[in-house]
Amino acid sequence: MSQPRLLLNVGEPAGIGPDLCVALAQHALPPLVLIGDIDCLRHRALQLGIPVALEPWDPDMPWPADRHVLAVWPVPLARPCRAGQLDPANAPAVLEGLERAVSLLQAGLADALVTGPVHKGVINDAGIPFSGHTEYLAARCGQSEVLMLLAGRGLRVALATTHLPLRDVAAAINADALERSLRLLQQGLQQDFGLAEPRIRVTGLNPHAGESGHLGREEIEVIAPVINKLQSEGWAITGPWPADTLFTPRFLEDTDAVLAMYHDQGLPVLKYHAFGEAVNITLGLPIVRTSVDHGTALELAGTGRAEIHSLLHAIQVAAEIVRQRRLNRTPEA
Ligand SMILES: NC(=O)C1=CN([C@@H]2O[C@H](COP(=O)(O)OP(=O)(O)OC[C@H]3O[C@@H](n4cnc5c(N)ncnc54)[C@H](O)[C@@H]3O)[C@@H](O)[C@H]2O)C=CC1
Ligand SMILES: NCC(=O)COP(=O)(O)O
Repeated sequence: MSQPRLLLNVGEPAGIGPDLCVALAQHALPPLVLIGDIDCLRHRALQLGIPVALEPWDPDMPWPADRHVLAVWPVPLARPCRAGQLDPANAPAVLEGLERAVSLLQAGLADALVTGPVHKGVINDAGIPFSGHTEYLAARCGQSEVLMLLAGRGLRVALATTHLPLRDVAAAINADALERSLRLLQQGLQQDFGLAEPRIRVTGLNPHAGESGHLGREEIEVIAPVINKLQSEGWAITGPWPADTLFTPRFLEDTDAVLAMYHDQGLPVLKYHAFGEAVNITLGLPIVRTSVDHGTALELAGTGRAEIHSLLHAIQVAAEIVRQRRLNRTPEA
């Protein structure tokens, strides 16, 4: 089976994305293609004292084969980048990198996209509405529903809602959306992680999962009926559990994935458990996309103190998912 062809969008140029990308040269990885500004990458490598050969690549060339050279599909920045200093003028280039990656994946000329961190605020400051890769890629791929899943050190946490102000979360939790999220989770765990009958636990929305309706009724009116329906289809799914109970070792030891209701219900636990080693995976896209578990860490850019493990895992998981999907497609003998 041929090596998965991976694209890596460098992300926000003022952040640690370029630092981590040039540091990849020091790791034994299958050849991949970086998408970003080649001068920015060269400058950051010099700043960090990392000896790396960076060579321009474009889709008319053969897939790179030399793991000692980093191939870069150049997307020039509008203005020279300085580590740690955001510049809205450079935001369009970050999205241009994503755009090119998706086009190449859709044309079947690459197998997976790994994304470096972007700075959501500076993209918005540039006048471009953007709440996250997850929503951007869903829209770009014409998917109305996708699911954010973060996985690290044996814990997998998916989110029923993603980048939403807290005041809007309760209204966004409805039975149809929840059922679709759970079906994406089940399908992703089966197809991409090879778990035939994944054991899923679902959190409640309110403290103590609503305390029998005294602290909110979403559990009774929305979440439990969806879980009951899926149980009746034979799923290994339980809930709604109080989130502070569910995220304890005894409950997690027989759980393959948790569906949390919102970003800061699920991700602080995941990050406390595995920050720096976890991977963000978008389920429900027609393309494979993984990402780091961290943001742009502007204060670390150009210092040499950015940890690379999450990016290495994101690359590894992307390659594993590509292989798993190829196996799924292989007809049985
Ligand atoms: N996948 C993505 O594109 C993501 C982007 N972001 C964006 O990043 C920006 C900054 O977000 P923050 O909340 O400050 O989170 P952050 O992850 O950038 O930083 C949080 C803390 O972790 C440290 N840190 C982060 N990555 C590290 C690494 N690789 N090695 C060592 N230390 C590291 C930082 O120095 C900081 O102390 C925001 O605009 C946010 O939207 C945040 C998460 C994911
Ligand atoms: N906290 C994770 C996160 O916000 C990542 O978002 P996305 O850019 O992958 O959609």
